[in-house]
Order: sequence, then C-alpha cells, then structure tokens
Amino acid sequence: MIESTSTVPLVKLNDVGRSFWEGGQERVVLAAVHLRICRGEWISLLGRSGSGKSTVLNLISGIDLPDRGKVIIAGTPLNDLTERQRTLFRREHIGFVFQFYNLIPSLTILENILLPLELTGSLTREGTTAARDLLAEIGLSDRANSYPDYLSGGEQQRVAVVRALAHRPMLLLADEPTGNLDAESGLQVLDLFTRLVRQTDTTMILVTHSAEVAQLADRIMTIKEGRLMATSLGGEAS
Ligand SMILES: Nc1ncnc2c1ncn2[C@@H]1O[C@H](COP(=O)(O)OP(=O)(O)OP(=O)(O)O)[C@@H](O)[C@H]1O
Repeated sequence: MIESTSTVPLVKLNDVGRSFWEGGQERVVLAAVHLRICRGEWISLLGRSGSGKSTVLNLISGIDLPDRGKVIIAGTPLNDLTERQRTLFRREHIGFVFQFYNLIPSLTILENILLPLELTGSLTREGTTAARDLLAEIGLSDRANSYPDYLSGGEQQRVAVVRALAHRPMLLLADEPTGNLDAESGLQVLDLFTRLVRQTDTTMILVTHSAEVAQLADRIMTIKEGRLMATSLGGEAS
C-alpha cells in the first residue's frame, strides 16, 4: 500500500546494517544508517570508492536487503515483500540512471524510452506522444529511430535520463550519471536533471564523486566508515 501524504518521508532507512563476507571475514559496509528523504527532495550521496554508496542505492531499490534494520519506501517496508513483489515495486516506482547509460542496443532510442512504460503495462498513445516531446526537448527528435551505438555518450545519457523518468517514478536513483562524460556533456545532463526532476517534483538520490555536482542538491550526505553524515555545502561533514 503506497502512502500518498506529503508529510510522510518517501524514503526511510531505520538503523540499517549491511555486511559482506569475504574469505571468512566480515566486512561491515553499513553499520547503523538512518536516513529520511522527503518527497521532491534531491539528495547527493558522496563517499570514497568502496564506502557503500551503491550498496545504499541497492537497498533503497530493493535489489538487496539489509542484514538488520528496515528500508521503507512510501510507507512500504521492502523487507516484507517477496522478491517478485520488490521487482514489480521497483519497476513501477523507481527510475535508474547509471554511469554507463545501459540503453538496450537492439532497441531504437524511442523503444528504449518506452520500455519502462511497456514493462509496467502503461504504454498509451499519450505516453508515446510525451516520449516524443521529451526527445524534442533534449534535441534528439531526429534520432528516435536510431540505435544507441550511433549516439555520443552525452546523447545516450540524456536519453537514459528521459527513459528513467518516462513512467513518472516517484524516486530517481542516479549512480555517477556524469562520471563517464566530458565536462560539456556532463553539464547538459545535469541541466536536464535540474529541469525534469524539479518540474516533475521527483525525489532523487544522486551518487557522485564530485563536490561541484553534489552541490546542486537540496542536501548532501557523505558515507564514512559505515555511517551517513550530513555534509555542509562548504564540504565539511557534520
Ligand atoms: N555483493 C557483494 N559481495 C561482496 N562484497 C560486496 C558486494 N557488494 C558490495 N560489496 C563490497 O562493499 C563495499 C562497498 O561497495 P559499493 O559498491 O557500495 O561502494 P561504492 O561507494 O559505491 O564504491 P564506488 O564509488 O567505487 O562505486 C566494497 O568493499 C565492495 O567490495
């Protein structure tokens, strides 16, 4: 059951812990993580390589489950769902943007964008029109029937952003979305996030290594030694 009141945080992590075992040794990646994210908020997640940023995204999207604590998205405790239910929940309510675009090479640009609508059984004529409008907005109308390999990295990533938002997810998870782009393409993608995510009031968690990119968010969090800390725009963790 999805809660819809705006006073309820969209994302809640209650005392979440996650460890991995390697060679008989336990590696504690997340110790006791607490997090609240409101609807419409944009959070940047910083942290050194291996600190657990992707692990946090995997837990929030229900790809992974915590060893202890609870992950609650829009009032739904993910631990209480079966794997199949978590997959359906993720498909319907969460959009993803990855560092390496992850467009499907055998599908055209338009087909890639429409895929989340197809997977959730919500593909309509209006949805196709909206997807074409978004393609126009990112200046790629004439590439609707091209295949991803024919587009530059920056163009592919702009398509990936539009695809992630096509089914109007309530939560967008972006894992280093500008990490593989040159400065100019990176700025275009960030501009697109700023316009589309803000316009649609989507909640976003953006993983980045860049303090400059992080500062576009409403709030910055840093993972250090298994804990999440609020970080000031000046860069100091508190
Ligand atoms: N499925 C797994 N099995 C074993 N160890 C894992 C698994 N997933 C993650 N880890 C380990 O957990 C730690 C955190 O990984 P994670 O990918 O979350 O880090 P990250 O902060 O996203 O790193 P990067 O910035 O390099 O992408 C790493 O030491 C990683 O090796």
